[in-house]
Amino acid sequence: VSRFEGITMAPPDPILGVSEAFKADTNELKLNLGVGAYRTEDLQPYVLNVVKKAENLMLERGENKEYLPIEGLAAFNKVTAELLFGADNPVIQQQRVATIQGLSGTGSLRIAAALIERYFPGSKVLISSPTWGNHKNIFNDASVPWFEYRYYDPKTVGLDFSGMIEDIKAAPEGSFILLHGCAHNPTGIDPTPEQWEKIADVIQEKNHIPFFDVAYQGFASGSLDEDASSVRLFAARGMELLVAQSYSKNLGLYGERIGAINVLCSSADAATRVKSQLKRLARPMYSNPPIHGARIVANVVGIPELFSEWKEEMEMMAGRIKSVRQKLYDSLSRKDKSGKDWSFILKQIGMFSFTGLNKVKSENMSNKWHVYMTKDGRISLAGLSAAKCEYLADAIIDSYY
Ligand SMILES: Cc1ncc(COP(=O)(O)O)c(CN[C@@](C)(CC(=O)O)C(=O)O)c1O
Repeated sequence: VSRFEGITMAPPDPILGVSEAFKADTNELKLNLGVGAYRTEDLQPYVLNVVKKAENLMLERGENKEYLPIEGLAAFNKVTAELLFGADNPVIQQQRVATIQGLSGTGSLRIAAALIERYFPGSKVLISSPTWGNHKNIFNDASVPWFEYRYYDPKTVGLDFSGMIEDIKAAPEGSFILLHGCAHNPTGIDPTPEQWEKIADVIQEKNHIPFFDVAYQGFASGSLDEDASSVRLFAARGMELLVAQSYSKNLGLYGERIGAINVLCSSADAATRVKSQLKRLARPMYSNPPIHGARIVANVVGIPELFSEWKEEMEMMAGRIKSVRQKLYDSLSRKDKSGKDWSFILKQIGMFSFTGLNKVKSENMSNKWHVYMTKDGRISLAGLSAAKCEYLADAIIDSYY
């Protein structure tokens, strides 16, 4: 008797499945605005110059490929925590951050979820509505209960701040609050600095635990420090918190699977003990993380001229996305005679724009216009060239009404 016969077909992933549909489309007008992966003006994937330089260095050194320790490359773990909090942050000097290298952002979120499941049984994680499609999968598979806090307000195409605060306030004491450090996915709507202060207030009042997902540091505004300001604000208040990091977007290391989980504790001793338990969770899951990309990060950050060139390249990538955002807005405003206000597109930050196109309309985008996007109405501006903005504006207007 066959044991696998009974296994049913899984549905395509809401985000990565869009790329599969895009690849299957033979129309040369096709545009992939699904997965959040940076493309150049020629719509080609981009390997940063500093990555190539670091790899040449590494090749010359002829390093071996021995296992990394469970916690990953020490030099990487050092620089990733310093990039996040700032090298001169007291939490770094006081050694209160437990950092281990994770399998990019996803794997780091998953390790954090496993820590929550093991040490905070019954605690819930609050996630924004909407949020990155894979968050629910990660917590479901880690058997961590979650529920949503209001975030996106379709009426204002902005942040439902009062709803967010109300829901965080109403959550059981000691809940984990998952927050996008910058460049909220999928909405592109971030709280203002004043709103971050209020979010920190309510989290402190309720003894909740902030849990940041930082997948776009430096890629959203172009500045590593600016994009980390929400995390640093909470750290400066003396709060314990978790932060998952990813180098997929800001260093273009998508397929190298490089990230980290950081747990800011109240003492160095606690951080040591937390790190030991993070290792115990990682060992049976994947044993130890990939070495190549970790060395790239350690070299890029550790070598001053590479680090400053990286910052220039991040500003270039963020700048290109800002300019196509502007061009798309200009095309839409000029072409749409209905008088609709499209300025929400300019107010959004990072890789994505939340267009307000629903599932049916997004299907019209792909079926009729060969523009591929996620069904929740998100488009990745990273996949858009200035030359294609007119075409995209036509597609959006045709699908919107
Ligand atoms: C908020 C957020 N967290 C974590 C990740 C995980 O990225 P990593 O595992 O590659 O480090 C992504 C990537 N989200 C992408 C860019 C790709 C994806 O869905 O995996 C997206 O299109 O939303 C993300 O947007």
